[in-house]
This record gives sequence, structure tokens and C-alpha cells, in this order.
Amino acid sequence: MTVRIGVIGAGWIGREHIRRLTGTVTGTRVTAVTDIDRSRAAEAAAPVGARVAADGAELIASDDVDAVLVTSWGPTHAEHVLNAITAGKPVFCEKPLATTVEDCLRITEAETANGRRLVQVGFMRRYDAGYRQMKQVIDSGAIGEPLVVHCAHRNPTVPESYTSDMAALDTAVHEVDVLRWLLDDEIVSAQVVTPRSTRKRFAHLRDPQIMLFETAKGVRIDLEVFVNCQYGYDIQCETVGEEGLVRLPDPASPAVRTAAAHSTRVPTDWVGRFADAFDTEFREWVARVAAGAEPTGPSAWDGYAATAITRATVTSLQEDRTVATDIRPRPAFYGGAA
Ligand SMILES: NC(=O)c1ccc[n+]([C@@H]2O[C@H](COP(=O)([O-])OP(=O)(O)OC[C@H]3O[C@@H](n4cnc5c(N)ncnc54)[C@H](O)[C@@H]3O)[C@@H](O)[C@H]2O)c1
Ligand SMILES: O[C@H]1[C@H](O)[C@@H](O)[C@H](O)[C@@H](O)[C@H]1O
Repeated sequence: MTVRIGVIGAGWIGREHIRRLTGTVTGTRVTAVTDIDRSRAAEAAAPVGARVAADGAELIASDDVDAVLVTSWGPTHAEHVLNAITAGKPVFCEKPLATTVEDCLRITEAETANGRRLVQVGFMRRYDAGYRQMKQVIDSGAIGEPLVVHCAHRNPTVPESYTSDMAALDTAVHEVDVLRWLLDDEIVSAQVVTPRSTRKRFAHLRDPQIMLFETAKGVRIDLEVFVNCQYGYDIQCETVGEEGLVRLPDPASPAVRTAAAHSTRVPTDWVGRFADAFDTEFREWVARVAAGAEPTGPSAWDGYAATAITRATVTSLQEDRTVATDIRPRPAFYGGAA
């Protein structure tokens, strides 16, 4: 079966994913595209032979769409995801699932009432080969019980529209998800510490920020978010356990020796750094949809937890205190005990 996909949002990542779904992933076709900027939708739709849908609601309801991909701005995600659940169609939503905790809970409640999982959230790091290797090492017990995790999430620059709260909501949200998965643990509190800011930023921005998280099992995580680091797109993660440590491998790149120097390349953006992870993420999602099976990737519950944790992180930045994340107990529908 060819899975016919409708795409809502034809911006940067929407176009990336359309290319991926039509050129890299097999068994799928993009049949409809919509964007509030109609010319953008038309530009993205024409090369792949898709039609331009009037809006998200029309696209979701139409017969030529088996599954929905949401790549519009974060605050619009909840409406499209809820419409897809009502229509009974699988929906892949780029992060964040929704920008408020309340909207995330509306989605988990609607999905639970629907009775089967339809939602997958675009936390692609779970599909990165390096993170998967780290998880195998941790799960094997080779480094003993995890105690401390050191992370860095660096972007070369960000546009003026990027605000201080986005360091948590837009950027650290990736670590929040991947660490919950890596450690099989929940994040119970968040604290932000701000060193002096770089001069190479827009004046309104606090950058870098250091985020400190504690998990239910007592693991401590420190995360440096630095979105104007200048030198490249750099993702670091090291987990220290009772008997050793495991470090996220840097992406493979040739080692060059010239002019008395030894160098390897650092990626410049998320597109290149996580290209393989995005491919794997969509291959696995499309295979599940084609089989009529529930998705196995990050769930609406994971989306809810990530938003609750990053919202607590923003509160810490604003109020200069440690903030409890207050994640609800995981319901049985999402694999919880109760
Ligand atoms: N997984 C990742 O690493 C990753 C990377 C980049 C972006 N993202 C996420 O993807 C989403 C989009 O990011 P982007 O960088 O492509 O942004 P963008 O601004 O380039 O594109 C968003 C597009 O959505 C359109 N849009 C907004 N509201 C809409 C609506 N209601 N219906 C239809 N179209 C609408 C806009 O006109 C725009 O073309 C964000 O949620 C972002 O956090 C994830
Ligand atoms: O939306 C992007 C994307 O999620 C990237 O993976 C992250 O590194 C950026 O900081 C963020 O702005």
C-alpha cells in the first residue's frame, strides 16, 4: 500500500520532509500540501505532483490523504492534531506537540478516547544511530546505574525572532525527550542558571543558558544551550554511571591533516547533523502506517511531558528558582502502571 500523506506547513522543515517522503522513503506519496502562505504551498506541492489544499481542516478531511504531517508553527499544532484524531487518521507532528500543557492534555485525552494511538511526535534524536548506540550501552548495564549526564546543544546563530524562552521550548526540548528515553526516567525538576551573555547575540536574548534537571531516580543533568556559538551545530552528550561512562559519538567525517593541523568537520545545522535520523524516523513511521499498526515512536504522552518540562524550565528562567515539573502519572494507555 502506498501511504498518501498530506502536509500542513511548507516552511523549512516541511519542505525537507516533503523531499524526504518523495525521494528517500519508499511506499509513500505526498498528495496534498497546505500553508497559510498559499504560494509557499504551491511551490512545495508542484514538484511532487501534489495538490494545494485550502487549509488544514480540508486537507485532513479529504479522501486523498491517509496520514497527516504537521510542520506548521508550534502554536498551530494542537488544532491540526486534534482534527486528525477526530478524523481517525495517523498524524506525525513535528515538535512541540503543542506549546501549552493544557493543549497537550487535550490531545492525550482525545487520543485515549479514540481508543488507539494515532499520534507520533517528531523527536528524531531517538532515531539517531549514535543515541541508539548509547542506549544499548546503558541498557546493557555496562556503565552501571547512570548518575550524571553532561550535555551541550549549540547552534551557530539564531534569527532575531528567537527569544530567551525558546532556549527551552524550541531547543532544549530535544534533550528533554531523548534523555527521558535514554535513561528510562522522568524529569522532576528544572533550574536555569545564566552566565554572562555572549556579545554575538540580539540584545533581548539570554545566551548561553545552563539548564539543570533532576530525574525521579535522582540522576542530575546539566545542559548548556548556546545558540550563537558561531563555530557550528554541535550536539554533545555524556552519561556517567557507577562503573564507567558513555559518550555520544560525533558524526563521522574525514580526518584531515594539512598545514601542521589535524581537523574534522563540525556540522553547520540540524539538517545535516540529523539527516539519517530523520530518514529512519520516517521509514519506521510509514511502515507502521502502511501496516495499519499503531506508531512505536515518541507518543502524545512524550509530547505532553516534554512541554510540561520545558514550560517549567521557562518558569525557572523567569523566576530564578528551581521549578517542579509536576508530570502526571503515566496512564495505562501510554504504557504506564495505572
Ligand atoms: N525536529 C527538528 O529538529 C526541527 C527542526 C526545525 C523545525 N522543527 C519544528 O517544525 C515546525 C516548523 O518549523 P520551521 O523551521 O519549518 O518553520 P517555518 O517558519 O520555516 O515554517 C512553518 C510554516 O508553517 C506555515 N504555517 C503556520 N501556521 C500554519 C497553519 N495553521 N496552517 C498551515 N500552515 C501554517 C507558515 O506559513 C510557514 O510556511 C516548528 O514546530 C519547529 O519547532 C523541528
Ligand atoms: O527548531 C530548531 C531545531 O529543533 C533544531 O534541532 C535545534 O537545534 C534548534 O535550536 C531549534 O531552533
